[in-house]
Amino acid sequence: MKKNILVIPGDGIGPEVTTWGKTALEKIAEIFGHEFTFDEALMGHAAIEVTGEPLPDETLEKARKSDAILFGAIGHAKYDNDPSLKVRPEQGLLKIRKELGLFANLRPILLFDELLQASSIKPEILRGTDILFFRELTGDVYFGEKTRSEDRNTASDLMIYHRYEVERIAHKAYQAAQQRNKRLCSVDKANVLESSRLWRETVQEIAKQYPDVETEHMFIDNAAMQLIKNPKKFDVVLTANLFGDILTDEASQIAGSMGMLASASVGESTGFFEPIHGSAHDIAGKDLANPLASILSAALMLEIGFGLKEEAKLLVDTIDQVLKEGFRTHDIADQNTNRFKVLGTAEMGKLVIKFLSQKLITS
Ligand SMILES: NC(=O)c1ccc[n+]([C@@H]2O[C@H](COP(=O)([O-])OP(=O)(O)OC[C@H]3O[C@@H](n4cnc5c(N)ncnc54)[C@H](O)[C@@H]3O)[C@@H](O)[C@H]2O)c1
Ligand SMILES: CC(C)[C@H](C(=O)O)[C@@H](O)C(=O)O
Ligand SMILES: [Mg+2]
Repeated sequence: MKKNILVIPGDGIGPEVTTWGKTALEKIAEIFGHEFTFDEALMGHAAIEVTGEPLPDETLEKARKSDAILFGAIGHAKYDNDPSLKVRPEQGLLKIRKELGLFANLRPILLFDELLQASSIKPEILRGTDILFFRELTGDVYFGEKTRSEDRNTASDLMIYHRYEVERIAHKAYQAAQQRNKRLCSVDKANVLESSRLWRETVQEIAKQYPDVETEHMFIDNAAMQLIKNPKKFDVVLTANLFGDILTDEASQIAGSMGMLASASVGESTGFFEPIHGSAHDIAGKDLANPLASILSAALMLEIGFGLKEEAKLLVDTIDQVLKEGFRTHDIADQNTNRFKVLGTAEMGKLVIKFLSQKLITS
């Protein structure tokens, strides 16, 4: 299979981890005889420094022409510490999602048995958890009108949804639920918010077209609690942009770390694959970042973007093997024991590639 992949490393730990997602794709191409070609582009702070824009036109053009995008992360402490700055790295990410029509962000909570101990939640609560989040990605308070009064003392962000935006992601989530355990939990705040009442009313309508799927509606505050109390109760979770952003960072603790969760953003055109984590200023440049979320993002690209299930499974199985053999990055190692071989970002990346190469020899 021939594919043209755009790599956008971004800022902070973005480049450190994305290099391993890309190398994993190169190795998969070698093993299975695919022809993947790569191009690279700037976004976020890295792009602002060079062009003054968080999403240069050239990046958007390259993105539109590619078959898939592997993204790292954007963000820089400079902007986080100065809210008055008008041009911000995050604007690049939001714009590319909107421009490419990436309205559905799939965030699987993939729980490796080996990492049951890495979570702060008890293993018996976690074991068997398998959740797929559908986070709406191009609407909500993220894209509604923003205002600031002249005296700067009042600000607002409009939380807005149109019925069609809820319908299209609801269909995707129901179709996924039909292929899984046939349970869908829609999370909103319909007891307070009008946009959530539209959300719930629309999901109730769509649910009638999927009678084989059991639907539950839950308020966001309760969902945040249930996710920790009994994560196994969830199968597909369908939710709005802001709620999905927050719930999935919370859910990363089910999988053991932010460094373990990948995502696929899909919709109208080219798929966009990225870890759920950010540029992590606290560990950037220290060889401490976990590259597995980027490699798992590459696996999602293979599976969801290109329909290459066997190739995706090989990546996931290889990560499983690495973990079974006791290798860990700092974020998933239990610091109180010496049971694990703790590796830096590059060592972990190289090890996954080495294990993949051994598959090449034995295949
Ligand atoms: N998709 C994105 O590009 C994205 C997502 C979230 C945050 N951000 C941006 O990133 C910057 C930092 O934000 P934040 O600190 O709130 O969130 P973050 O996700 O960058 O980091 C949160 C915590 O998780 C840890 N962590 C994250 N990824 C890790 C990895 N791969 N391995 C090990 N530990 C990891 C970090 O060290 C930190 O303690 C901000 O500028 C923010 O806007 C970008
Ligand atoms: C950086 C930010 C704009 C982004 C979001 O809120 O969507 C991030 O937190 C994410 O989860 O991808
Ligand atoms: Mg987030």
